[in-house]
Amino acid sequence: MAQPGLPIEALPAWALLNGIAFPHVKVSNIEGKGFGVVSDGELKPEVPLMTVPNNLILNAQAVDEYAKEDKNFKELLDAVGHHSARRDILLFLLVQLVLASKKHQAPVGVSNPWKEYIKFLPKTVLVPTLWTEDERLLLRGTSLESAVNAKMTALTAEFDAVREAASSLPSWNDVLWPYNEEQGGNSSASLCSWILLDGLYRSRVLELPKSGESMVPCIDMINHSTSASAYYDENTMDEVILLPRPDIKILSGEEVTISYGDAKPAAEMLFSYGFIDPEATVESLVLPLEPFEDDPLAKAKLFAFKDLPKVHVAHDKGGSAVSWKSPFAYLMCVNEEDGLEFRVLQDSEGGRQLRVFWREEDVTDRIEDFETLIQNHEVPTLIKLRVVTVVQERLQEQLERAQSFADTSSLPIGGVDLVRDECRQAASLLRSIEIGLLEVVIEDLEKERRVLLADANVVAYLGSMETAESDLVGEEASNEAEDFS
Ligand SMILES: C[S@@+](CC[C@H](N)C(=O)[O-])C[C@H]1O[C@@H](n2cnc3c(N)ncnc32)[C@H](O)[C@@H]1O
Repeated sequence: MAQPGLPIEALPAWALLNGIAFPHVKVSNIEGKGFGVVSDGELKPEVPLMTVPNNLILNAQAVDEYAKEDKNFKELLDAVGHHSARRDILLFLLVQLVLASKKHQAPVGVSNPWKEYIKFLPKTVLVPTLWTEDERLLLRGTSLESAVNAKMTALTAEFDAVREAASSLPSWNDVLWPYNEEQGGNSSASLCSWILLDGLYRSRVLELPKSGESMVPCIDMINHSTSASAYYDENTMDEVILLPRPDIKILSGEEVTISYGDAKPAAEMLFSYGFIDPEATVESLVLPLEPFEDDPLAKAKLFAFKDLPKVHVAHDKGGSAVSWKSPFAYLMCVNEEDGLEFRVLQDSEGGRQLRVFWREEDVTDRIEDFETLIQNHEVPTLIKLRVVTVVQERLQEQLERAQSFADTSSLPIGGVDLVRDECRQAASLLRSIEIGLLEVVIEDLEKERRVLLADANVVAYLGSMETAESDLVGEEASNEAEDFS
C-alpha cells in the first residue's frame, strides 16, 4: 500500500486546527535527519516551545476512547487488540493508514486528527526492520544480526495473528484486505504496512510521565542530540509541553533537540531509531548465550531461568570503566557435583513445579543470583574462573565473526537490490564500535582470568585434579600393560 502524504508546509495549518501551539518554532527539513524542529525567534526559559492538547495523545487509553465512539473499530479492537499498548496503537494507525489511502470513504472509522497527521509521517525509517534483505546482510557479525532476524519473525507472526483474528469480521475484511482493484486496489493493509508502522512507532514513541507509552503529534518531529536543548513534560492540564533546558540558550534558526536516552547503546539506537549517535560516551552490547551442548542439565537450566540467556558488556569511554554481566553464565557453570539440583515438586493445587536447589536450599526465586549463591561453594573462585572463561570465549567468537564480515564490498550497490549508503555506513559504524568494545572487554576478562588462575584455592584444586588425572593415566597405562602382557 502506498503511504498517503501531505507536504510539511501544511503542518502549521493542521496544528492550528487541532489546537497545537508552537509560536516560536517551526518544522523544517534537516540535512540527514528528515524533518526537525527549528527555533523561529527568541526563546524564553520556562515558556513552552510547543503545547499539544491531551486529546491528541495517542496511547492505549486513547485507542479505547476512539473505540467507544466507533462500534466498528471496537469490534476490530476486541478481536485483535488488548495485548499491549503498542499493538492497540499499531492497529489504530493501520486503520488510519488504510482509510487515508482509500479513494472512496469507507463506512468505517470515525474521523480523527490522526487520519490526517499520519500523512505527515515519513514514508520510511532507517530502522533495520525496514532495510532490504541485502541491507540486513550488512549486520552480520554485529549484535543486531540475530535481534533483527528475530524481530522480523515476530512481526510476521504478529501480522498473521492480526489478519487471522480480523478475518472473522466481514466489514473489516473488505476494508483491510479488499479482494479486487475496484474495492480499493493497492490500499489493502499488508505485512509491509505493519512493519512500517512498527518502525514509525518504535522511532517516535515517548514515555510520558503521566500518560505512559504514547505518540504525540509534532513533538515526534524533534530530533535527538546528546547535548539536547529541550525536554518534554506534561503540565497540570495534562497537555504535553516542550520546554527549553534551563541552562541552554537556543538561538534563532538553531535546531531544537531532545535526548532519546543517554545510555542507549549503538545497537539499540540503530534498532529503534535508524541512526547511531557518534557522541555517545557509553558503549554496551548484549549477546545471546547458549548452554553447553553436552550439559545434561541444559534444558532444565533454560526452563528454570525464564529470561533469555545473554551476556551484557559495557565500556564507559569517559571513565574507561569496563563491566560485564551474565546471570545465566553463572548458572551454566554450576553442575550437580557442585551442588545444583532440579526437583519436580507437587504444589497444593496438584500442579507440578520445577524447583531449583543449590546445596539443599531452594533457590528457584534467586536463579538470577548465582553470582552470590556460589560464595558458599568450597572454591567459589573456581566457578568464577569457569564463568569468566565462558564469557570471554563467547565474546571472542563474536569478535571473530564481526571481523570476518567487516568487508561488505561484495554486497550489491544500486540496481534492484539497492544497498543504501546510509545503511552501509550505519552497519559499518556499529561493527567498528562493537569490535572496539569486544576487544577492550576481552582484554579485561583476560586480566581477570589470570588473577583467578593464580588464586591459591584454584591452584590447589587444579593441582589435585592433575594428580587425580595422572593417577588415572597411570592406572590406564598399567591396564594397558596388563592387556599387552
Ligand atoms: C521522533 S522522529 C524525529 C523526526 C524525524 N526526523 C522525521 O523526519 O519525522 C525520530 C527519527 O528522526 C531521525 N533522527 C532523529 N535524531 C537524529 C539524529 N541525531 N541523527 C540522524 N537522524 C535522526 C531518525 O530517523 C529517527 O528515527
